[in-house]
Amino acid sequence: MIEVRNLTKRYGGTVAVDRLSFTVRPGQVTGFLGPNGAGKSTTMRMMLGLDRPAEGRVLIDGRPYERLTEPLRRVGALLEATAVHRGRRAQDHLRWLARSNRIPETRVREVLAMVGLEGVARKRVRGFSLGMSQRLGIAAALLGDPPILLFDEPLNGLDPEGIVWIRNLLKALAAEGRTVLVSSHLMGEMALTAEHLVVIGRGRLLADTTVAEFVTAHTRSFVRVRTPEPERMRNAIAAAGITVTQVADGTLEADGTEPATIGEIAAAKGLIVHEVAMQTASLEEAFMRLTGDVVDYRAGGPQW
Ligand SMILES: Nc1ncnc2c1ncn2[C@@H]1O[C@H](COP(=O)(O)OP(=O)(O)OP(=O)(O)O)[C@@H](O)[C@H]1O
Repeated sequence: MIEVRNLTKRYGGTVAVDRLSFTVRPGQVTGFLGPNGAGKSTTMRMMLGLDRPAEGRVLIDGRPYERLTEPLRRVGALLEATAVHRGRRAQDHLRWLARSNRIPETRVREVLAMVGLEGVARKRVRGFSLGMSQRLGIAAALLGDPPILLFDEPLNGLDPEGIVWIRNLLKALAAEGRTVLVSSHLMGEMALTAEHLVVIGRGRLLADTTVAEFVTAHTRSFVRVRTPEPERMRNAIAAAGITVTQVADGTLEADGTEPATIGEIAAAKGLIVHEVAMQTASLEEAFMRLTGDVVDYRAGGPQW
């Protein structure tokens, strides 16, 4: 478990993290979301004792990171995938990390195999692609078999196969009962991977909820009905006390109901239906709606 309590960090006049409090629980993947510059990386660095908070604190299973003995066995982290000595061989980098935390050397081979890098174990990191560096960073995070894992943008540079691999890996780690916190801007992936979300904007907490509740709370979902008899259908749905609007010729939108209810209303009135479908919004739409006011960096010029 990771407990963030009243965490604040300032860089000169910039408040990067602003009285932030939330708890990351084990057994599920928690997505850590926020627009560019929201304070995600800064928060993760403070979790790992790499940055000192101005106020507040982070507890890792009840203790500050600095007080953990053999911290790689408690928390594994992927922060900057490229933060590895470029001249080192992949396996030497991991051996060095393992030694510092009394992790047996056999584990190095294991984690290299887990991330698919066993074939390049003796290659120098300098020649690695971004995706390979990312995999090496993940191997380092897994080295101590830790119960808590932090991943900052782990999908950067990964090909589609790598993205699916990460998705399954994160879910598997959480299913084993680990605490998994992952930041990403790829909302489609987060929707598939995370169960819980912590969303921040300008350093402040905007949401701490399940993915499903987050999408429901910040978007509209409705039943779309296509029929050659829109007038009669609309009257029938409205008569059942359901709010319904006609959006185009033959297309209606009914709020706060389900396709089965609409189907039953249509059948009772003998109305023809061409389509009855639940329309739910995406995590991306919910995220954009919630964070629209706290985006610091937005492209100018024409809207693409
Ligand atoms: N070392 C630093 N010195 C000065 N300002 C910093 C430093 N690190 C971060 N900041 C500032 O703190 C704020 C939060 O940055 P941070 O990198 O934590 O955001 P983020 O949510 O991780 O962003 P992104 O999604 O773009 O990676 C930003 O305004 C950033 O400019």
